[in-house]
Amino acid sequence: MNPDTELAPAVQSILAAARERAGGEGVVDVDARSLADALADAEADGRVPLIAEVKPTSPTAEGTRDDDPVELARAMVAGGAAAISVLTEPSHFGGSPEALTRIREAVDVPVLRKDFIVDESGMDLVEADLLLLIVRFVDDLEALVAAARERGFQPLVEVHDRDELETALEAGADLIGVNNRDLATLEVDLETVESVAPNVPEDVTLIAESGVSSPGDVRRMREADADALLVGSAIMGHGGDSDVTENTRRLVRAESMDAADLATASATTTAHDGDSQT
Ligand SMILES: O=P(O)(O)OC[C@@H](O)[C@@H](O)c1c[nH]c2ccccc12
Repeated sequence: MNPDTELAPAVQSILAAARERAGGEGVVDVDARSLADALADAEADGRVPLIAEVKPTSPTAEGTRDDDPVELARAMVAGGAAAISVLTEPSHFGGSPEALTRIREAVDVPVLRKDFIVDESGMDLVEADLLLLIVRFVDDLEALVAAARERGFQPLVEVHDRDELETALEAGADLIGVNNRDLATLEVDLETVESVAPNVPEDVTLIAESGVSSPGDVRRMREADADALLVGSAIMGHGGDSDVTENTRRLVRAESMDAADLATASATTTAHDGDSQT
């Protein structure tokens, strides 16, 4: 792993907290819902394959959304989300493993556990269909990918540049998330996906993560060859009470819109920016 000194202070604090947290007791055995099937169903249905994220807050959010996580997840599925991502990190994102369990019981789409897993025992805290592993934060990625699969999880391996992509591919990842947010600076740049995507092999599922806020951004990521998108803030609308179903639908329909719809949706996005954030 790269040294912590290169990371934004908020990220260092998140990692320190992750290393302190207790893992699970025993080893989980998950009967996972297939992400590949869920993405294919969305495509067949004319929806942009979108993983919508229940993220009550974040170090870069301007507020907290403290609605019931189950209601938020249901609203996202009603808006056409192919899968749900749930932050389980408690001290910086307002998440909890219990919220994930409740959500997974309430919806029938695959559920991704979003957390900062640093060792095997961290995986055993709660069952989920997918588990995030961040290349930058783990020492032995190959061992963690194998450990995740042994438990039945579909590991989603997060990278930010071509070197990390190489590491992920060497570790056998077949589900790769390219994070547009740089964890060293917390800055978002959609060019990240555009520059890494050409090196992702065809048989690997590529997920564009972070910073997608408008139907135009969705199209841009799809044009860069993203198989699916992971969107949190633009759907959650932190600090406000915008309609999560509508926020989801607007992005899921980005490829079926005509020019007039697109102009209206972009205007809505702009109006939105006042009380939301990225
Ligand atoms: O809220 P955004 O910009 O739509 O981003 C969602 C997701 O990509 C982001 O929450 C994320 C990507 N990788 C992470 C790792 C840990 C915590 C959070 C994340």
